[in-house]
Order: sequence, then structure tokens, then C-alpha cells
Amino acid sequence: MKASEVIANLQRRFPNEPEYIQAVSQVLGTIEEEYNKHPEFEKANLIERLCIPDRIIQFRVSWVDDKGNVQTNMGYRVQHNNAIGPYKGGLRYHKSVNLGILKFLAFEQTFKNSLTTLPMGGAKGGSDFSPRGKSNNEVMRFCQAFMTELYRHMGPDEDVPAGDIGVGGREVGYLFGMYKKLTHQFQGVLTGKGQEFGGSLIRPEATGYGNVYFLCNMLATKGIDIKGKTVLVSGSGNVAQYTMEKLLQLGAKPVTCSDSDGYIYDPDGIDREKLDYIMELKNVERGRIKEYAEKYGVKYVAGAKPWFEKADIALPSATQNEINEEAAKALIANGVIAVSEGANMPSTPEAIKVFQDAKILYSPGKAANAGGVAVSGLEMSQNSERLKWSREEVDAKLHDIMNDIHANCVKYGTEPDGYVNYVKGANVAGFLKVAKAMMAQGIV
Ligand SMILES: NC(=O)C1=CN([C@@H]2O[C@H](COP(=O)(O)OP(=O)(O)OC[C@H]3O[C@@H](n4cnc5c(N)ncnc54)[C@H](O)[C@@H]3O)[C@@H](O)[C@H]2O)C=CC1
Ligand SMILES: O=C(O)CCC(=O)C(=O)O
Repeated sequence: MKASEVIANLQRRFPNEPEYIQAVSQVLGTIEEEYNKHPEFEKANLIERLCIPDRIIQFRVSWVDDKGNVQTNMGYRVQHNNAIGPYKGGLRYHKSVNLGILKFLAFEQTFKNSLTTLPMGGAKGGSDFSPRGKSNNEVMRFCQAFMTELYRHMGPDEDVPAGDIGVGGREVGYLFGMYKKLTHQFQGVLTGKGQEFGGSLIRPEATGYGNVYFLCNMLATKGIDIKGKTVLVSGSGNVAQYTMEKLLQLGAKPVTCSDSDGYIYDPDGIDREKLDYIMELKNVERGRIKEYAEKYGVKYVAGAKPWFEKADIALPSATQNEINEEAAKALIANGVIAVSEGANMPSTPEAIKVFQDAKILYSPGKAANAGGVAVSGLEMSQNSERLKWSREEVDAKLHDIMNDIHANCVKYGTEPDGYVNYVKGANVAGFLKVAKAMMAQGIV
């Protein structure tokens, strides 16, 4: 396999999907050497079968807003690969959603899920519907309309969606209710469910907690303690909130968070009380982060990202391509020692090069944020067993899984000079498991 030729070919076939091409390029560039050690892979054209999704479901969603107007949105599910388990991955509701973005996310999810050590294939879906500014009833009607199409393609052994940007506990509840109504089945068919109807303890916390556990593992390779470190966090949604919670528990100091309008910088640190305020603001009142700055009298920067502030660590937890080359250079110039990705693909290829050239600790989302889907996998196990595990049990399993992912990254990513290339480590480890499963299952 020649990575550049495969990428050029995909670019020709899918010219309007830059994020998908970006994600594929990142992976192919780092697995090429390993892949070429296995001539049987090439003979089976494994690479094209791994890059192109198994199936894409695309549909119109019609719903009625509070004023009685009929609205339409696009709905999608990209079932990327089910070689190691049922399709699994979140749903994103955001106005920017298009097929190329969901294809990148489903591709990444396949490698991420492989890294978790659990039996889950990769998928992603969603809609260009934005819950922002919508009433609860509008969100419910949209979720119900979305499910009237998607339910045919789901099942506990077929495809198990969950949340992502714009899809949290509220949306998962509405989606689950409609699935149940349509199928007459109470099944573990979505994860991130409410605690009262099959949700796993720690699932809401898992992505943020897992990222901080992974970060601690990276810091430990250098003998550094997280305690007392200042941290730049972006986003203020599910991942950012529980990232900040775990940072506080471990004695670190988050000083920023953001939303799509801008960021706040609180040099005294976002403490427990302030974090509770953010949770209420974002999860209940559905307000803007600017209101934090007004309440606590701190700096708010509209239309900007927090990467130019001084800190020790950066944990991007909002969205893709939120750290570009210029921001990466600023982080390095300001002395950042570690960047660990809570979001999916938040760093551009140029930014990643800056981090790796500077030899700082840098981990890609598919490794660092895998804790979320890992606990989704544990939710599936609990649903199958019809049991509920304790908080401590799930957290301990999450911890073990993040340790395993870190160990695999070190195993496959350590370079001759001792620097751990976590991108290569995650890609090679994730790839090998899926590749072996695909080889064993023939050309399908
Ligand atoms: N929820 C989960 O379990 C997992 C989420 N992720 C990734 O983490 C990231 C955040 O997801 P969640 O916290 O679940 O979503 P969320 O909807 O709870 O929060 C998203 C946050 O990002 C901000 N944001 C969204 N688009 C933005 C943009 N274009 N520019 C600046 N800020 C923007 C929003 O204002 C919000 O604060 C996403 O990249 C997602 O794919 C990754 C693994 C699991
Ligand atoms: O929990 C899940 O199934 C999916 C989480 C997710 O969307 C992700 O890992 O990016």
C-alpha cells in the first residue's frame, strides 16, 4: 500500500469531504509501514475496505416547530465497520453536520472502539438540526421524527447509537422512548440513557474523566504530577464539564472554557462552585458562557479560542480543527507540556506537527477520549446482563481501560529516541485488531 496513492484516490472519489480525507490521511500515514509488513492485507485490498464505510443511511426528517411551521432536516447514520462488534458511536445534532464530517467521525470511531478492548464496531450519525434555541417540545418532536427512520437500522447486536455534540441525556431519552414505541422492545439499543432506564453510572462523566486519566498516564512517563497544573479547557458541554470536574478532584486548576461564541479566562481557576454554575447554565438554562464572565467579573473574549492564554496543559474538548498551527505554536511558546484531546480531531495536521516537533506529550482523541465509548460498551454489557454495576466498579473498569490504551500507544508508538508518538501508537494498535478480524471474516 502506498498511503499517498490511496489518499489521492479517495480524494478523487469523495472531493467534497475534507474532514474525512484529513482523518484518513492521518491514519494511513502512520500505519503504512505496519500494513506493508502483511502482504496478505494488500492482496485482500484491506485498506480500501477499511476506509470506505460499510453503509450510509441518509434520510429526510420532517417535524413541526412550536409555531406550526413544518421543518425539514437531513438525518444520517454512517455504519463504518462491524468487524469486531455491532456498529457503535454517537449522534451529533449541529448545524454544521454533513456527510463528510460524519464519515470522518465514523472512521475515527472504528479505531477508537478497537482500542477500548471491547467488542464494538464503528459508526456515527446525526443531523444538521441544531437544538440551540429550540424548546424542549421541539427537540422531542425532532428526536421522534429522526427515530421513525433510524430505528430500522438499529438493534443491540446491530447498531447502538449514543450522544455527541448536541445530543445529551435529554435527546437520548426522547430517542429511546420513540424506539420503544415503534418496536415494542425495551432493549439496550442506545447508550447514555437515564439512570432509571438502563443507563450506566459514570457514562456522563466517562469521556472527560477518561481523558484526564489518560493525561495522568502520559505525565507519569515523565514523572510529572498533575496536581497544581493550570489547564486550558475548550468547550463547556459534556466532555469539558467532566474534564474540569476530574481536574479539580486531582488538584489541577482549569482556567478557561468556551462555547461557539467565545471563551472565558478565570485566572483564579474554575472551582467547584463555579463549575456547578456552568453545569446549571449549560445543562438546564441552556445559556451562553459569556454569562459566566458577567457573573464572576472575569475576561470574556468573543469569537476566539483559549489557546493563547498561558497554562501548563491544554485539553481541547469542543470540536474538530479548533487548534490550528498558529494556536499550537502559541501553546508551545507559552510552555505547555501536554495536549490531550477530549474532542475528536481538534488539532489540524499542522498543529500536530508543531506538538510532535516540540516533543511534548500529545495524544489524539481516538486514544484520549475513548473512555466515553468504553463506558457505553460497559452500559451494553450491563443491559445484556440486566444488572447495574456500582459507580466504583464502572470507574475502576474505565481506569483499567484507559491504562490499557495508554500501554498500547506506548507499545506501538515509541520511537528510537524514546519519544512516544501517541498518534502512531493509537493508529497501529487500533488498526491491527480490526484488520485481523476483517481478514478472518473473508471478503464481505
Ligand atoms: N460526549 C461524548 O461522550 C464524547 C464526545 N466526544 C467529542 O467531544 C467533543 C465535545 O462533545 P460533547 O461535550 O459531547 O458535546 P456538547 O454538545 O455537550 O458540547 C459541545 C461544546 O463544544 C462547543 N462547540 C461546538 N461546536 C463548536 C464550534 N464550532 N466552535 C467552538 N465551540 C463549539 C459547544 O458550544 C459546547 O460547549 C466533540 O468533538 C465530540 O465529538 C468524544 C468522545 C465522546
Ligand atoms: O458512546 C458512544 O457510543 C459514542 C461516543 C462518541 O460519539 C465518541 O466516542 O466520539
